[in-house]
Amino acid sequence: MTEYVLSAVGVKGLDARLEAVGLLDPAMEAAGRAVAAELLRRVPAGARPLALLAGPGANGGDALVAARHLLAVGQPVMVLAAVPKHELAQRNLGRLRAVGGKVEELSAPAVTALPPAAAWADGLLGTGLRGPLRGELAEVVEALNTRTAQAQEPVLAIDLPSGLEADRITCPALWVRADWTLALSAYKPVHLFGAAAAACGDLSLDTLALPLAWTARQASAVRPADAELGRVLPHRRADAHKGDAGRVWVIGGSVGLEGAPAMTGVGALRTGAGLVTLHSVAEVPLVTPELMRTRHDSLNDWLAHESARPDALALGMGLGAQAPALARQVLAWKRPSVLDADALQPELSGLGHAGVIWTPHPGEAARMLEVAVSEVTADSLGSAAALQQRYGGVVVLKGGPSVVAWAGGLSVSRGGHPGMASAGMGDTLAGVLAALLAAGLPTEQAAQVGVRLHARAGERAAQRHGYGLGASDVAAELGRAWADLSAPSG
Ligand SMILES: NC(=O)C1=CN([C@@H]2O[C@H](COP(=O)(O)OP(=O)(O)OC[C@H]3O[C@@H](n4cnc5c(N)ncnc54)[C@H](OP(=O)(O)O)[C@@H]3O)[C@@H](O)[C@H]2O)[C@@H](O)CC1
Ligand SMILES: Nc1ncnc2c1ncn2[C@@H]1O[C@H](COP(=O)(O)OP(=O)(O)O)[C@@H](O)[C@H]1O
Repeated sequence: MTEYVLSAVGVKGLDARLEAVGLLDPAMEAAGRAVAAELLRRVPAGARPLALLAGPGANGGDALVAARHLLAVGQPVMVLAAVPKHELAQRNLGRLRAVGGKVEELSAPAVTALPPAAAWADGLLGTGLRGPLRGELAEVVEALNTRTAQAQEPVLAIDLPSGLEADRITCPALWVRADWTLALSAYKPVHLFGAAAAACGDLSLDTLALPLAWTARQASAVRPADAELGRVLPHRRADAHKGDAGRVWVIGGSVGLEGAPAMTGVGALRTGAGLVTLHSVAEVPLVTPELMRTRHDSLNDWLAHESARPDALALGMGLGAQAPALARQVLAWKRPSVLDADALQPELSGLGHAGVIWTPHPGEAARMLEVAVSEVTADSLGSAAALQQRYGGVVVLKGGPSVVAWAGGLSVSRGGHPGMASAGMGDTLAGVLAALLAAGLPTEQAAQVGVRLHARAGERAAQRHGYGLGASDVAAELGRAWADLSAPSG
């Protein structure tokens, strides 16, 4: 199923719509039930009670609903709650008391004094938090962190760890040290990017059975499922010949950077390209005999006089300073193209056409947008959208996770592995994307499925190589990754 990414504003919009039709109460009920189920799933049944903390807003309301559902199945609970400010939190405090739930006043000393707990649920603050934690809630969080660290009691964050902000990917001075997070209705940027994503611990999602179209309308990005992506992968007829399978040109390499285009070529071959030719001024190593290599004295002269055209090309990997001028020439061909590495330059702004995929990592994206790298990473979604608007075509802003931007929207990739942070990984991706373009996939589909294929191959290769993962190891897994997407297990 497609998952969505909501900003704090998107959550508010969704809440307003639910409230208008009387569905906010059922949504909170679904949230609390999901929290209870998550706790029961993660914590082995035992004699110790579960401790739940409820803040003043709807996040606290979720904790109060969860406590009621836990009591209903005979699980003992200890509940500390702030005075509710949200009407539904107030109502659910009443409902909890009505079924015999005991609730004590929330304070830092109360957190410290509570008897041993099997686990804690943090319902102090969710998407409504603004700025650093203040007042009594700051003291409560400090007491909780100290106690749970000392007693080794695990913590489940409801929606997001209190103290983190939904749209921010950095961690402030103080936040709840969560072991697990249950995201509600949709992911927020905090769950997916940067240090904040790591601070969420082991992440799961419950969509609260909300109308998917409503969530989609408020979403800033989609997170497609493997099954959806697998459906767009090209199928080859039984009588296909190599010309049908796509001719890819790889234009890159220079003295000292001869390996980059070779890795792109292997990426294209392993993604099914029928004929892959490497064009370079350098002596590109023959990493596999299936690759064809043509050495040129001047790529500029060659391109100026070349009348043949590939089905798709990838340009820029290890190419050096001449890359933007060469990119201008191939952009004028209006052929499906992947522009990577040295071709990712501000002077090409506005030149992208519908068949182009730009593939910057955050450093290259910063150069293209003429901002600091930290500005790019602070807002991957916004940066990818800005790049797309400025450069045209489709943008893959690479990272863990990567973001794909096209004229109509944004998509966040799943999976991958930190071992993929190694040289040559992006070169391989450029080849994957070029092969999918050469097979005739529409640009935005090629970008989304190609990024996921590469990430899936990385996951597989990491099982064997861990952090010692190399780009060639990933390329070797592309075939099995393709099979995984074509027949996903879940
Ligand atoms: N559609 C969905 O996804 C659904 C989401 N649901 C749930 O709703 C949650 C969002 O609830 P929410 O909007 O009531 O906000 P919430 O996080 O409880 O905080 C509000 C309180 O925080 C306070 N406060 C703010 N900043 C502070 C600070 N720095 N330091 C200290 N206090 C601070 C603020 O105080 P005030 O500024 O008003 O004085 C106010 O009292 C969401 O995360 C999910 O769990 C489900 O129930 C239903 C469907
Ligand atoms: N931590 C990570 N998790 C998942 N994927 C990652 C991670 N780090 C890097 N990658 C992926 O590896 C590739 C690295 O690309 P890039 O930085 O251009 O490498 P290079 O320039 O060395 O070829 C990208 O596709 C990126 O999405």
